Amino acid sequence: MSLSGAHNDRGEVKVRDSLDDLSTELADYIAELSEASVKERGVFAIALSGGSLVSLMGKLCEAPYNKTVDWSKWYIFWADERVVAKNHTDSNYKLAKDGLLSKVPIVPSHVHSINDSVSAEEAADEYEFAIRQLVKTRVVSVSDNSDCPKFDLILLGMGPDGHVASLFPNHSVLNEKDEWVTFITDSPKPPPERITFTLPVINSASNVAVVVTGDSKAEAVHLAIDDVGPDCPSLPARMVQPNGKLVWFLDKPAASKLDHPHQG
Ligand SMILES: O=C(O)[C@H](O)[C@@H](O)[C@H](O)[C@H](O)COP(=O)(O)O
Repeated sequence: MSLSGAHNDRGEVKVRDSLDDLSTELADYIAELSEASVKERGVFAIALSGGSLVSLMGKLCEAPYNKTVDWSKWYIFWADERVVAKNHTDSNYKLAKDGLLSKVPIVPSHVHSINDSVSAEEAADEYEFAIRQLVKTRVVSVSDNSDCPKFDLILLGMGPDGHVASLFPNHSVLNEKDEWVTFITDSPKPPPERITFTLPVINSASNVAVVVTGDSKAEAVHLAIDDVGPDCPSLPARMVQPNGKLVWFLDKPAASKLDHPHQG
């Protein structure tokens, strides 16, 4: 079921009763996008976030997905990453490696993580350079109406404050229009130093999925999705308005404050 907000289409909203059902729905969605992208351009360029997202992707490591997905065509990126050692418990790379990349036959050289031995600013610059190289080789497509990279899928979580990736409310990086990858050193969510995709990159994706669970996010989900009028706070999640398709994957608690009951 698609929901149209007053300002623009806020995407398709899928609500599932249990985390198990939500994980199955998410696995089906990702597997279908992977198949379509591999068929269309021979690769699937996917960007991950941190937090609970990877655990909610766990079904992909099980039958039938672990056998039906063409993992050799996957190229892995991060929509944001903490500037810590890759073996640190705070690392989104470690989270994905432990929860997904070590369980399915991803080609190691297709995994593009940050350089964890430099400053946040250098890590952001190097990451952007690496993505620029992969746009040249068409591993990552280019946007139809800018030189921005067009990822096949960007998977986002969302915080209770409406942040996505490492784009936090009222932070100056929300205004970054030229860089593809930027950095922060004052994250309100620890650890403080992170790199992050900027909004132009997120919004040039072919597909964006925001995966949100728990009643602590219900107010932010309402403010991000519903038509809350002109005084709506500028939530980063509401600034996710991709040229491609936007889908919200919610459990019942996270959807509990939405204006419209959803079973789509
Ligand atoms: O590196 C990060 O911290 C994440 O990318 C961040 O954007 C996360 O997705 C949200 O904070 C939601 O996290 P939870 O799903 O764990 O609440």
